[in-house]
Amino acid sequence: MSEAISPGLENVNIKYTELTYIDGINGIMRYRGYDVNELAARSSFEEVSYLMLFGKLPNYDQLNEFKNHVLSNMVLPDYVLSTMKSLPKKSDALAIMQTAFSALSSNENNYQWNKENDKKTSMAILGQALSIVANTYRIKEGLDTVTPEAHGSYAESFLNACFGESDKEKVRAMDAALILYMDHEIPASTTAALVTASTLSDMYSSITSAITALRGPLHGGAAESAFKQFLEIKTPDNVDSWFQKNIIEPRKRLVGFGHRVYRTFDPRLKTFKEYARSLARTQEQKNLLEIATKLENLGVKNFGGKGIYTNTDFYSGLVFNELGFPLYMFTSLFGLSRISGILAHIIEYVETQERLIRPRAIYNGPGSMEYIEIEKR
Ligand SMILES: CC(=O)SCCNC(=O)CCNC(=O)[C@H](O)C(C)(C)COP(=O)(O)OP(=O)(O)OC[C@H]1O[C@@H](n2cnc3c(N)ncnc32)[C@H](O)[C@@H]1OP(=O)(O)O
Ligand SMILES: O=C([O-])CC(=O)C(=O)O
Repeated sequence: MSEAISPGLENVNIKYTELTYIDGINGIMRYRGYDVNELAARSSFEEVSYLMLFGKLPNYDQLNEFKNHVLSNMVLPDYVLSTMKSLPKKSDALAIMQTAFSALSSNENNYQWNKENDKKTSMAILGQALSIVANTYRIKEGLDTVTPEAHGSYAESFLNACFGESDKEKVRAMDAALILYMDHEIPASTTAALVTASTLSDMYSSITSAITALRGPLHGGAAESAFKQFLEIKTPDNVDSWFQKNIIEPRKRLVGFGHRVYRTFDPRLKTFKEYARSLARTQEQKNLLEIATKLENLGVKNFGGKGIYTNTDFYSGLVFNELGFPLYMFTSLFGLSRISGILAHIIEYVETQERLIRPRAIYNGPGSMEYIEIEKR
């Protein structure tokens, strides 16, 4: 009898965590005990990042000190900006982000993991990430690169660095999106970072690993693919026929549906849906929202019985679009949000239970083979 493997590492636990709790049956998700939608409604990205990195919500002094440190780190070295700019204009936005982090890792020789260094480096990475993602947008749009200025909040500084301005409701929505996507226990991207950190490599390399894994359409790239479905459908009247022809008949997957952990609606949807509705200002945005709502109902009707429900990426793209971002930026926005969570996980892992992550594979190839010289093959 063959030994058991766990394809996709399903149900394999590789760490303890005090960070994110997910109840996939009842659709509950909390950061250090706080409901994620309540945090998205009442808190800010910097407060929740502090919570994840340092264990509790900050008071005013702690928050201001943290925010000042983070936002004072938005200056990117010239070689990073010029590396980003040197990539072909049509480069994938996430590839630009991963290249920028990889370039920053060139400064890290023999990184020493300890509380002091980890704290300092995390705050630097959060500031640099803002600048990297904002400048990715600017480079792709053919705009000059900038050193972002510190405005009221992380979200506001980011939107201003991209667009030169922002309104209050959009800042609030950006903040909520950054919080909702901040962490999700250990999905593929965070696991990739953990594997790298478990070798005691540096934080920048760990973040680079995570970003490369985030890119795929089964994970972070799904918001973009979900939105493309809405664009392809064009009008709400086409939803039924599109669904039949593109999903049911070819037995294809509906993007923005299904999840490794949830067997019900992804709890983060609640806030994303609210913003998708309140920010839909143009006819085009309202049309896309109507398409999404109709498609979601069909998806639930057809797949809900199998425990396949809407995931957060189904609606987040609508919000990103309403904030003014082009499709190609969606995965990078997810990546920007996720940095704090990844940092918190790798620090938690290295500080509390460091062990090299090295699973096994069960060999099922041929037995001992006799070598054949090339002329005789
Ligand atoms: C933020 C995020 O990363 S959320 C995830 C975003 N990704 C997507 O939306 C892409 C579409 N979804 C999927 O491909 C999957 O649901 C994943 C990759 C997210 C999770 O996949 P897994 O846990 O590995 O589930 P798996 O691939 O084994 O599928 C189990 C069953 O559900 C079906 N299924 C899973 N997702 C979908 C879907 N979106 N549409 C239709 N059927 C689906 C599979 O066909 C399979 O059916 P079967 O048992 O009859 O063969
Ligand atoms: O948990 C997962 O596998 C994917 C996900 O929803 C996330 O990373 O936010």
